[in-house]
Order: sequence, then structure tokens, then C-alpha cells
Amino acid sequence: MHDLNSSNVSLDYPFSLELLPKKAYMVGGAVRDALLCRDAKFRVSTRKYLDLDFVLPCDAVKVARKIAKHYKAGFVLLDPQREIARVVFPQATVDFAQQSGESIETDLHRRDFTVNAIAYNPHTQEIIDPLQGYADLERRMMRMISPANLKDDPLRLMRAYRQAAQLGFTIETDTQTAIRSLASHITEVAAERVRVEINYLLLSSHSTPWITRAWEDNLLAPFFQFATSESFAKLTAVDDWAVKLGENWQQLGVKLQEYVRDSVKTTWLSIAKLACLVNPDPEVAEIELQKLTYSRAEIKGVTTALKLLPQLKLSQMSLREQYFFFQEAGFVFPATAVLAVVHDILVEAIAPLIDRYLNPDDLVSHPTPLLSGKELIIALEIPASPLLGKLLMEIAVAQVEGKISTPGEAIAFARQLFEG
Ligand SMILES: Nc1ccn([C@@H]2O[C@H](COP(=O)(O)OP(=O)(O)OP(=O)(O)O)[C@@H](O)[C@H]2O)c(=O)n1
Ligand SMILES: [Mg+2]
Repeated sequence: MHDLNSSNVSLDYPFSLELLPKKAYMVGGAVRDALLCRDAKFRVSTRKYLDLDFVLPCDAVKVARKIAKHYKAGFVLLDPQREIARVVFPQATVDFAQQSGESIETDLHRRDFTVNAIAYNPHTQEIIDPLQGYADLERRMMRMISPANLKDDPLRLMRAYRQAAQLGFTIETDTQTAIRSLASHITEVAAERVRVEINYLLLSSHSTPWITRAWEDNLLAPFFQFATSESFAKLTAVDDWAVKLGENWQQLGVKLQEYVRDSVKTTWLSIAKLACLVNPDPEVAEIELQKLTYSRAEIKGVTTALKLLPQLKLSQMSLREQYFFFQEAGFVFPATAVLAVVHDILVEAIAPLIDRYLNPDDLVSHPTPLLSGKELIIALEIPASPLLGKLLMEIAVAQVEGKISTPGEAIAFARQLFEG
């Protein structure tokens, strides 16, 4: 039998196994990945942060509580009814769940895919694999346990594509057929859970063919009603251009990989991709993304990029226009730049803007105010009002245009505007 210990794979548990009852099983992704890891060529992603799942025949919450207490780790009661609790260590999250059904085999039969339905007893090193998940791991295949299980939790329909993408697997033919026929059930799933899967599928270029297939199999149409096959083709263009721009402007490449929202893994590159899938009208896009429970920062990212795109399509921008462009773009600039080239705007046309953005001393993209609002109030003896904001803005523009460069000149310039 396949033995996790017969290999050079070491499973580092974040707690002592002595605290775990004799009849406890590790299940899910951790077992799957550990078995895959035995053969380095299967290894797709190395994980720093562990996510472990244990199934216990009884007292799951009690055991979790005890372990959390022992290590002063975080404790979250996820589901008191079904007895699921989470213990959060600095380098790992461990879920403890009450076994579903009268045996571990029954529990495994209720899961999503065979490769995720392998249990491992860390005390005895016994592997329980009633659905031949190991054989599917060797074939590198996502195979459903049954269509009924997919229907029980239709998010599993999307998990097939996400995990195939992450693991470099294929989806077995009957499974794919079942997914297609059950696709309409995806709308029964909480939007938040769908969003998490979408985000994983937007995260890397490996996933692009898989999100495209998920769309072709009708899993995404309810969420991106305006998307077409061209929209999905653009995702590949985003991946390719991100690499090309990153070669030319390394810092831009780095920024595109930065997270907008860490816990659920949205990068600026994902923002550019989302902008390809939603309606190009920012107001409509906003509604689509709200329904998918994207955060305000994520929605702002997409709508800002969409709003700025038409400006980049125009020829030469004046310094004044560039100043306002950067004011609006802010952090969203890298995503906007990628979106622009994907929409056939020439790299040469936006290169000067990229150079400005990456130069911290550039006044157009990173203005350093000559005067504060307070200083202007004192100098001109005017009250705080919207006019003040306008004057400060005109000072900034005049500075960008090289008309003024000292606080004194700024005051004189503002006085002239104010009095004239
Ligand atoms: N909708 C779901 C979610 C999870 N599971 C089961 O619960 C396990 C753990 O779930 P999760 O941590 O979400 O996924 P993993 O498969 O572990 O994948 P990863 O953590 O790598 O994303 C899965 O392997 C699977 O057995 C399931 O059957 N149906
Ligand atoms: Mg997991």
C-alpha cells in the first residue's frame, strides 16, 4: 500500500500527535499533496502555509479546543451543529471535523473528488482509499465521486477546474460531462464562495485555460453575463503582456503581482483580468462585482481601470491631463497599463506614462505639494471652502507645467487666480 512514510516526504504537524486521539484521520488536500509530493515531478506548488483537515469519530470540537489551549493558538468554532472547529497556528490552519456517517469510509464517500477522498491515520500510517483516489493521483485526474455529490454542493463543479489548474491535472471525461449537465446549479452557491474560486482561477497564467473551460462549460455565464469568448481570450493576452511589460519595467511586473486583497488572493493582475470579463461600462461592472461580493477596493480597481482606458486611447495627453490621469489612477495604474495594451493601445504610447509612474521623483505622477491647505488659508486669508481645493489643484498643475516651483511663487500664483 502507499505509505506516506516510505518516502522522503515529511509531514510537519504544527502540534504533537499525542494530543490527537488514536482514531483520527487526516483528509483532503494535505493528504493529496503529500502523496503527490513523493514524486517531485508532480509537485506543482510549494506551500509555506499549511492547511490541514482532520476527521475524528467523536469529540472533534473538544480535541480542537484542547490543542488550541495547549499551544495558545487561535480557536474558531466553525459549525457547532456538525462539530467543526478550527485551530489557527502561526504557520498552519488546522480544521477538526466530526466524521460524517458511521465510518471514515462513509465520510470519504460524501466528498467531492477521489483525489480528495483519501484518509491517512498519522498514528498508524494507514491509508484509507476506498475510491481509488491514489490511482487517480497517478493519472493526474480529477474524478468525481458521483454526480449526486457534485449536486449536493455545486461549488464542487468549480473546484474541479480550480484544482485541476493548481495541480496540473485533467478532468476525467464522465466528470466533465456531469459538470456540464449540472452547471445551472452553480447559482445555488453563495456568491462569496464562487468569488474565491474565481480568484484562484485569475491568479496565474496556468489557470487561464481552466477559467476559459469553466466558462465554456457554463459555470461562469451567470456571473459574467456580458463576457464572450473574446473576453476570455483577453485573459491570455493579460498574462502575456504582464510578462512582456515586466521584462521591460521590472517594477511594474512586481506591482502587478502585489495583492489588493491578501486573504483571498486578488492581485493587480487579477484586477486587469476582471476588467476584461465585466461590462466595459464601469457602472454596470460595479453591480456585477458587487453581486460577486468583491470588496470596495477591488471594485474600485476594476472600475477605475475601465474609466481610464478611453483616455489612454486618445492621442497625446497634455501635462495637465496626465496629472489628473495619475490622480485618478493611483495604485490602479499597473492594472490600467496592462488593460490598455491588451486593448491594442501601443506600448510606445503608454511607455512615457509607465516611466513617470515608476519614477518616484516625477512630479506629474507623484506630486509633492508646494503648499498645504492651511498655509494657503493663512497666506490668502480665506476660509476653508471648495475653492481652496480648486486653488491647491491649480497650484499643483502649474507646478507640473513648470510655471512655478517655490511656495512663494505658489502663493503669488494662487493670489492672482483668487483675485483675478
Ligand atoms: N465543496 C467541498 C469542499 C471540500 N470538500 C472536501 O474537504 C476537503 C478539504 O477542503 P479544502 O481545504 O477546501 O480543499 P482541499 O482539497 O484541501 O484543497 P486546498 O486546501 O488545496 O485548496 C477536500 O479535499 C474535500 O475532501 C468537499 O468535499 N467539497
Ligand atoms: Mg485544504
